Amino acid sequence: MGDAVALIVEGLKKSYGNLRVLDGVTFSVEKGEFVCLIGESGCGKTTILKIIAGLEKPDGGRVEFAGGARMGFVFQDDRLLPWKTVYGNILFALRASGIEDGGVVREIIDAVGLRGFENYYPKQLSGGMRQRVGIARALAVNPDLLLMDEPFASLDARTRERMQEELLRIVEGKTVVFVTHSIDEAVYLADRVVVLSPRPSRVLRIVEVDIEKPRDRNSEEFIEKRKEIYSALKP
Ligand SMILES: Nc1ncnc2c1ncn2[C@@H]1O[C@H](COP(=O)(O)OP(=O)(O)OP(=O)(O)O)[C@@H](O)[C@H]1O
Repeated sequence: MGDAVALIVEGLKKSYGNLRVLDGVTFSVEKGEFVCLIGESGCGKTTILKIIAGLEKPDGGRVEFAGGARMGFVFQDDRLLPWKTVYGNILFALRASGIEDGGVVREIIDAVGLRGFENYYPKQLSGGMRQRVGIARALAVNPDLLLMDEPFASLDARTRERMQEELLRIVEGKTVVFVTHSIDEAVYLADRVVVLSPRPSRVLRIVEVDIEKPRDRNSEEFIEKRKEIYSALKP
């Protein structure tokens, strides 16, 4: 594995009973790279993330990490502890990795723009704010790899765009694998987009998004890239 490579996913196969989900999925991620996985609902995107995270075992293929393999996971639903405050939820995640430092919690709260909301409970927060806590919690372990499973799927369009902008700022320089079925979201966020076929899924194409960030969704190059991914999804 070269120095620049953070993660190799090779020939993943997975079935649930008779349902073939992954049919030899191969891609790699470089250190500091933001990679989006895109494919239609049910094609196995979450399954790929779970296998990378070690939460599921593949039937075939392998996953290899360079150096550290500390992972942060951000889920589609926020999965916060309802009886803990913003501060408490993040401290809880930190403790799980052996760190007990209120200063670190406050730094992370600042990074995700939640200063002033430390003592709020999840039910007192908007959907976007809850997802920020989810991101903060994942960052608390200082992950080498951040795995994100459609974290903004339930947000309204404008909040979603704002969270995408902020996410890029928050995770700058980190290695990220981000699952989405929004072409627009993938083109906005990704350095490279892994386009998956319908189930049983394999990689149809890997599209490089060589547009400088922050990106203008109305620019010609952005619209071109969207078309390219759209046609890759519908071969
Ligand atoms: N534990 C499980 N047992 C049985 N079937 C499962 C299990 N987990 C996932 N599946 C099936 O595997 C397929 C792929 O699921 P997965 O959640 O990975 O898809 P996805 O691409 O993430 O979908 P979506 O975009 O809708 O979230 C689906 O048909 C799902 O029903």
